[in-house]
Amino acid sequence: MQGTGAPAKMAENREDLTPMMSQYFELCAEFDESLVLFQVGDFYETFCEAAQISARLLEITLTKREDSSGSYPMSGIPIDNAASYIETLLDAGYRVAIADQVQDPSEASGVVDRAVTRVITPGTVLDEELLADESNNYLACLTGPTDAGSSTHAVAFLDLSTGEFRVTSGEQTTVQDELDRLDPSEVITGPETGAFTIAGMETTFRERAFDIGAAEERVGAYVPSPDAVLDSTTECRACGALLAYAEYTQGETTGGLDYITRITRYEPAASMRLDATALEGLELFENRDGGDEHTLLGVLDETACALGRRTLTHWLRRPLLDRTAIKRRHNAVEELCDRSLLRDELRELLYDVYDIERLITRVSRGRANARDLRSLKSTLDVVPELKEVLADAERTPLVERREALDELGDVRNLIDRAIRSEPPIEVTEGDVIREGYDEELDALRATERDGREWVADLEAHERERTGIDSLKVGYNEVHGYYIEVTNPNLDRVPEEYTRRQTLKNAERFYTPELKRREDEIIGAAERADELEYQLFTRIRSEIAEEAERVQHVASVLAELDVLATLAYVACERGYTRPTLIDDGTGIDIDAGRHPVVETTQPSFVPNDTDLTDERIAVITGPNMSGKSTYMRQVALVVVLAQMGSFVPADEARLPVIDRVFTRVGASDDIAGGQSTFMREMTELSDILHDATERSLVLLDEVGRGTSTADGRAIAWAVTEFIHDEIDAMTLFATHYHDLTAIADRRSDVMNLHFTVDRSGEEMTFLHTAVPGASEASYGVEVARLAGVPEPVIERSRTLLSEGIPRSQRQSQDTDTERIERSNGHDRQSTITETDRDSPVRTLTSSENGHGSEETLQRIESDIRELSIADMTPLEALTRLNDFQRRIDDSR
Ligand SMILES: Nc1ncnc2c1ncn2[C@@H]1O[C@H](COP(=O)(O)OP(=O)(O)OP(=O)(O)O)[C@@H](O)[C@H]1O
Repeated sequence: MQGTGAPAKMAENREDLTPMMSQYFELCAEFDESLVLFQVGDFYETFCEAAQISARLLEITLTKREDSSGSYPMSGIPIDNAASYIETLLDAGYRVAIADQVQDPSEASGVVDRAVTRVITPGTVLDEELLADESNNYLACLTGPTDAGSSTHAVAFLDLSTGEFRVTSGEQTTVQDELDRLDPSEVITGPETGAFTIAGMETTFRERAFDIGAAEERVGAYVPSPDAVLDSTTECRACGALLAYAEYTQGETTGGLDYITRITRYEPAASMRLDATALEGLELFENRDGGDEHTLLGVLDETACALGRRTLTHWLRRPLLDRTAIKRRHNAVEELCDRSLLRDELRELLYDVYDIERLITRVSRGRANARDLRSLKSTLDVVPELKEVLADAERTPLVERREALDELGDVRNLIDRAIRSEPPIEVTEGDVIREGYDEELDALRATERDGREWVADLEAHERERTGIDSLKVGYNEVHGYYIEVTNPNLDRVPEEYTRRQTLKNAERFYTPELKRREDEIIGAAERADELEYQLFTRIRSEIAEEAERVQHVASVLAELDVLATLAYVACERGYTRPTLIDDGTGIDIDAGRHPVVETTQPSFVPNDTDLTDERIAVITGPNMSGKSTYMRQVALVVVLAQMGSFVPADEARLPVIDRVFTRVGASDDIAGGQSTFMREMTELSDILHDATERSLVLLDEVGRGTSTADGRAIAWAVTEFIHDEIDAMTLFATHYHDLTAIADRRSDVMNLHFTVDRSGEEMTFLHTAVPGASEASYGVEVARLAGVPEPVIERSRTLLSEGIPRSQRQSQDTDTERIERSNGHDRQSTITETDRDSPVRTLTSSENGHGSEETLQRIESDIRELSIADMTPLEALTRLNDFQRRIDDSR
């Protein structure tokens, strides 16, 4: 995130700047991390570099401002539709400071006072137009250990639009997972947070914001006893720096964001761990193209209101580990599944619920208008109805939520008594406050009304008095009330008429009484508008005092929406209640389905999963046969069950899983500069270090990124290690068919394969998982289906049956080849040999004495200099080929 700083050109002319330019310069210098938008009347202006940047990015005209001190580039945007321009500046990586006029220009003696009222950044936007959608917009702040003895890191995060504020701490990897899970719009980092991976996130570096003393004071301004909530100084410092930044961007002082009413501390260990790779691999929130279609959230999101939508996301992000809590959610979903009338009534009412979390934030920030207050009222009206609908709910969670619902009768009555039912958007122009709410206002409005009635009667009265039938009484903005008499009748005009305006065919007059009435009407109307505004802001502040209660109602409504949604989805899609079984027992699913693929695949084939006896399944089958889908579906069933949902299966008996690991699909981490294989191995290493017997591990074609021999060796060793050392429930899809032999050697490993119907030339995928290993990989068949030319297919078939011709250069078997050609006999020992004998030695020894000694030495030294860890498999192969050629040439 960047700013433009104080304009250099103005710095040169500092002494000669006009007062307004001097003000601009000072604000730019003070908010040098931002691009300052400077209000001049109805426009936000920028000057010098900022003007050039704005003109280019926003495609607006670059003009210039000339005054006694010089000429400065200038560009401006209309305030009325500034939002889309600001969004473009944010997207381009600028932090935007809004310098508003904070004084009525008519009251200013010199230059109008201006102040930065807020700084807008991706993590701190509050404007409705700038918040991308209804989902949470998090600002996060990281801290690390400050003394050598500690390794505790913390992350605090805040959604400024709703006031949600949470904090947690732990080892760096745990905190990293939390950060990835949240996917914040902006992250505040500091000197101690270098270990985190924040590539791809908007960051704001703060050098000195992490002082513990300042943090304690600031956090204390929001929660009465921070020590009772927070676990460590590391957490407190994260919260303090986060609040400091939030206040800074909102133009507030310590404690000024009073709708932030609580900080929730949570233990990451209380929910299933899902790291960035798992979130990505399982496509919970984003599909592989980064879109939100065909994701688990997409399937589940049948919520009725924005409150529910955010909570659903939150639940999905954090599947629970606590059995009792999971069962409570299942109980509620079950009741709402069984009682469709109750569910439908509940959902119907929830459709009328506004986003009162964001609304109360606007109330608190003094940005809500009268319509917002009416929306709050109409949402609160739903509460008693909801309680009635839930009156005969039986299961604890629903009963508890019914009882937790505060009807907020006081707030509802206040709004109802005070605010008109259909108020205008503007709150300064009257028509906001109901009659009967305030005596003074009623008296003013009565005076105004009486005056207008008198004027309305005046026409008839004066016509009669003067006998001029065409006499008219009217009003215009410039001249006020008038009596209009056409030219032919002017001779009948009474004496006390005073001329006000001459038109072509008529004259306009006023009388002393009309003037008096006019002053009275206008005076009363102006005072009434002012008074209405005062009353409105007072009411708004009174409601702001109740922010915490409103937030509480919002959270209960949100949970009810999620529970009703989960029940609705369960009924619509035929999900069943999972049974939680003891830890240590394996996953057992009858006729499980992939919740997302089944919505796009009309004839989805359900499959069983039984990891109760054998906890590791090696899954083979042709490409496209359904291996990945099957593995993911098991993980998604587990995630759904632990978030409180029913699951897409005929029956599911599930232990509580502590973590789902995925190593699914080899995608190059180009941005991170890692080769596919390196990334694959890093992820694998995490799995092998961190998985427990309560984890579910999905491995999809591990080893694909390297040579076949290495890949097989790694796959075999990994399977053994998981079996012998970890005992995690594991699904391992592979194209290495000989891996299936491991089932003969390890009791807890079984084989599954996906079947294909091959009648004649046609190949049909049955998508059915059956016990045992598949016979062939059908890779050539899939190549044919994909349109690979027939000669290539034919040649492949021949090579498959006759074997690949061996290189004439290779006079003796290398260990590598032995593995590739061995048919599953004693693979383990062969692999161990490979590990011992380096190919370098094989090459040099086999050619010793034949080639030029000098060339071989050079080749050897070249090989030694290779940085293998930095090479892609393709580079390695190319280099190997090159070495072979050089050895050949040297003969
Ligand atoms: N159980 C199923 N019922 C119906 N269609 C399915 C089923 N499983 C998978 N499919 C369909 O088959 C396609 C391929 O599935 P998937 O990607 O799981 O195959 P795969 O065996 O993992 O392939 P590869 O080895 O090439 O990665 C999916 O996109 C889906 O449309």
